[in-house]
Amino acid sequence: MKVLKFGGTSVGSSDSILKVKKIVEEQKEQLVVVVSAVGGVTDQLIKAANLAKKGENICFDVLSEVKEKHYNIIGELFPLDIAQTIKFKTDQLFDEVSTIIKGVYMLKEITEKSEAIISSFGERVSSFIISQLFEGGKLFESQKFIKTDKVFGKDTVDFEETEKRLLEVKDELVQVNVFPGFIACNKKDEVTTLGRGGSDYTAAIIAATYDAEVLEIWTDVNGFMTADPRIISRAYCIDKLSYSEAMELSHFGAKVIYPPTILPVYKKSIPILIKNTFNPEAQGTLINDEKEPLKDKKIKGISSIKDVSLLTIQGIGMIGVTGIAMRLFKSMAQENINVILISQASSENSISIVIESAVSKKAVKLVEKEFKAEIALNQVNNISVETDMAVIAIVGENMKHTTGISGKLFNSMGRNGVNIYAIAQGASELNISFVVKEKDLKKGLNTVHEAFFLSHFTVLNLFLIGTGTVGKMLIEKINNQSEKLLNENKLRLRVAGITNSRKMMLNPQGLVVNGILNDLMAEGEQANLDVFTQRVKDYNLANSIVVDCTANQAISEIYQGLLESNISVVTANKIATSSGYESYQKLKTTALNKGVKFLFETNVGAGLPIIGPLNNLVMSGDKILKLEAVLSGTLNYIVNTVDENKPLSEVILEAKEKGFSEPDPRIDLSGTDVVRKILILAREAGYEMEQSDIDVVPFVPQKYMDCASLEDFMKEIVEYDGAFEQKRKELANAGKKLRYGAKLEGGKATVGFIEIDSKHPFFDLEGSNNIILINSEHYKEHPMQIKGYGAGADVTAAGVFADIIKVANK
Ligand SMILES: NC(=O)C1=CN([C@@H]2O[C@H](COP(=O)(O)OP(=O)(O)OC[C@H]3O[C@@H](n4cnc5c(N)ncnc54)[C@H](OP(=O)(O)O)[C@@H]3O)[C@@H](O)[C@H]2O)C=CC1
Ligand SMILES: N[C@@H](CC=O)C(=O)O
Repeated sequence: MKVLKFGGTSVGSSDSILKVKKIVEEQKEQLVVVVSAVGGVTDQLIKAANLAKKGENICFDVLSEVKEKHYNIIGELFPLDIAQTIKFKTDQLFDEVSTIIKGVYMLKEITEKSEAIISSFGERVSSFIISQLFEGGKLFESQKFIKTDKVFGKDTVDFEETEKRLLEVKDELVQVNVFPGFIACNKKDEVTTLGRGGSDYTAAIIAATYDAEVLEIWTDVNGFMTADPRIISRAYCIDKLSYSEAMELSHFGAKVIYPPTILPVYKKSIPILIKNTFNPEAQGTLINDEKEPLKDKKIKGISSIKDVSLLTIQGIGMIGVTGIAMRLFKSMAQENINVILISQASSENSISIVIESAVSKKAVKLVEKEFKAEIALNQVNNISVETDMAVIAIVGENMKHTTGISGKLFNSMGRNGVNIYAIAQGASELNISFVVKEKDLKKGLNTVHEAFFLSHFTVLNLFLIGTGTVGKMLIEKINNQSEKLLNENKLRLRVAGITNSRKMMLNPQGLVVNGILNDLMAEGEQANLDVFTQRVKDYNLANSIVVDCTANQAISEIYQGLLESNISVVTANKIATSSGYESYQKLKTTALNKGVKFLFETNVGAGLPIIGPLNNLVMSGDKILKLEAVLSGTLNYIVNTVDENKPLSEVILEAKEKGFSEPDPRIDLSGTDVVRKILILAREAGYEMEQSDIDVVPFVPQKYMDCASLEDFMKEIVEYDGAFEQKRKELANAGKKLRYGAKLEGGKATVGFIEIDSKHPFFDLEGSNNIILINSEHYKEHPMQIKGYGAGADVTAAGVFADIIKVANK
């Protein structure tokens, strides 16, 4: 035999009831079908009862709505003649409840008995209607079999009597036997109810009594999910759980079953199968007591509860005093306040409990009252309550005796800036629960889910600033590489925001990358850096990365706040790293302390790996003695391209068009770009330096730099074409070349021209290439040499892309 229970949504309309019919008719085994009331009906009945109690005659309208709802369902399910007969019988049931509601209305008073009759009425009607669907089906009135007794003022199932009565009719069972859920009767044969999760309970009691092979709970979800799918879009259905795991997950918010109701089947080891009425093909979740191999998933699911508060009682006078915890919990119990989580450090200096926020004020008053004497004596000095909190719990039997689970859990929280207020783990090691701010719940859940369920798959949430030469190429790379990254590196790049100086567009669910620039300009809102930054922070997404592909000062000023909010920064913009040493150092320290990344490899040499190898040398204990380099793609392109037919002014424009120069090429031609680069390298090599410490000879005379605009500059610089060509020719005649170099030696940096002959390692440096020679303690005689393309949209975007990927390497 199988017991199938269908919940309110499964019997919520004629369409869904037809699905139930199909599911039932497809079964070969003998069945007990337990049904809830039609979705929403129990609430309506309780509403009608409450209105009647207040003497409000709209209670009868509410009852009429309920009747109408059932009439519609009957009309849609059955042919006219049969429908008439069913309606007639249903009318009799409605007359019964209508009489009771009238009585309540007249007396403006409701008894426990009438309340039970009214609230369980929905199951009586739904079970009657559904029993008529099956040929030869039989309706059993649960109240005749499920017996309750008052235990401490609460209707509690009398298992002995219930079992006896159910077994008495076992031989009368047919193929399809319908029982209303939730409803029961006491010793005086007065109607009672089984409380929350009542229909599950009815089904579990019947399954246990008849030793059913399985209890199937048919609901509107595919089963237990790894996390709440409304919060974690990538949550998936768990195929197997142990009873304890299912109970833990349910306890912590997964509303698939109500834990106490499964006890009868748990005791008899009857498996429970959670199935979806609206997607019966889905495998569902099987709950039984089979142990899963230890190597299998340690964590089965993540649950969460929100709208809770953290109450903490603290005082030196609590240390070593017995009875403090007992008094705290007693004070909560007195007012039926449910304690969701308890945490106490071994110092005994404080105890924290989590309770529903709705009762937090009351709870504080109760604790203050209980510890009045201790407060007066300063033995208890603080009773605090943190509201807007949430509890996250990870659940899994195989966590037991497995090291590293909590390490991984809390490490992932820390890296994403999720502060943990309290932790609880029972000795059963089945559940680790911790308290976070409710605003961090989504991020926390995402982070845990990623860490334990999708560790083969990391999502990086990107916020792109700048859609110019480099930014545009980066978007192209993201678009082209995404699939490969997902398949080969298990990395998903999600662009959650994009802005340039004109428009911005954000969506925490991710934007469509293909055509994103057109969408930005067509549908984006007006750009506003403050709003953009605030939204990035407010979304609070795990693995958030802001990528700066601008040359803008204001953007560089948002990095500190972002890093402080646990958001990584990847930047091609050199302003932050080459501004004041203190702020540069602060950015790096903040990133380190917050466990996020601040990466700027493209600041020197574009796509060439220079900062990374330099860092590696320094970290390995090497000392950088000397750096000699050509660090400007633009200026190297100019010295390599200018000749008698191609004047300087023309080549400057060409370098800009080729994407080598800064947005304003004067930054290159003044030497500033190279100054910034050698400064960054000097700092990364361990020297505390400022831009003003660097001697610089500009690439073109200073007077041109003083032009009011770039346009003026381009006009004026033409007059310098001749002198520049003259110098180049003289050097060429002497077998020499001009390079614009940078040098760091003995803590002193210089930037300017160097004239070199063919023996010099920079002599053959072609096009826009860069070169750097690193002399260190380990590379003394033969310097480390890094050489290659030093500018250009493609290589720079590739460098930025590589930095983004590095963020995933934790
Ligand atoms: N080219 C290269 O070889 C290399 C470049 N870099 C660096 O890359 C950075 C970008 O260079 P490049 O792509 O050539 O520059 P572009 O001038 O082509 O693009 C700059 C982008 O920044 C946007 N922008 C400017 N101000 C703001 C603001 N306040 N808010 C939002 N967006 C803003 C611009 O918006 P809008 O489109 O509206 O104007 C534009 O999209 C520079 O810092 C450069 O030094 C680093 C290494 C090599
Ligand atoms: N303008 C720079 C680009 C990279 O930083 C250069 O020309 O090297």
